[in-house]
Amino acid sequence: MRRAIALARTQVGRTGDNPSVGCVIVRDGAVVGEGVTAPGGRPHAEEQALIQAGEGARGATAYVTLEPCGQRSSGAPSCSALLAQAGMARVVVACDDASTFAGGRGMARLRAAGVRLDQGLLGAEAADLYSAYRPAK
Ligand SMILES: Nc1c(N[C@@H]2O[C@H](COP(=O)(O)O)[C@@H](O)[C@H]2O)[nH]c(=O)[nH]c1=O
Repeated sequence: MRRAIALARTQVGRTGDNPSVGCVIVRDGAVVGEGVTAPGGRPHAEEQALIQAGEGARGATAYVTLEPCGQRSSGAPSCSALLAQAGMARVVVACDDASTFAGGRGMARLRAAGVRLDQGLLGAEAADLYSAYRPAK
């Protein structure tokens, strides 16, 4: 999660209305993919980390600084759906996202898919990233 927070920090203030999110995917103790929200806000961190991880995402753990989105404003598949579809075993989230596109729905989708969830790891450190973030209503 420290690595995910460090990644997110690199894009704070550069992602428009979107929060800067960091995602690190770990399997068998090795990083197999990582990503950070792109300048302008898209693609999302998880999308990029999953592309990098490829089949390595199956059975892996994702460390994400913010709740993975449960819906995209474009109608594209949400990050929680992509994580579940990739066969992720566990997702560890630092902070909640109160956005209308998340708001617990990302977590619910992952839980329904049987993904193990842990919340709050390094939550205070990660929350610092989001002091200026205003979740979409
Ligand atoms: N940037 C970011 C997230 N941003 C969240 O996803 C919502 C929908 O984003 P969009 O479809 O791009 O408009 C956005 O309002 C915010 O709550 N979520 C994530 O899982 N990962 C990311 O990297």
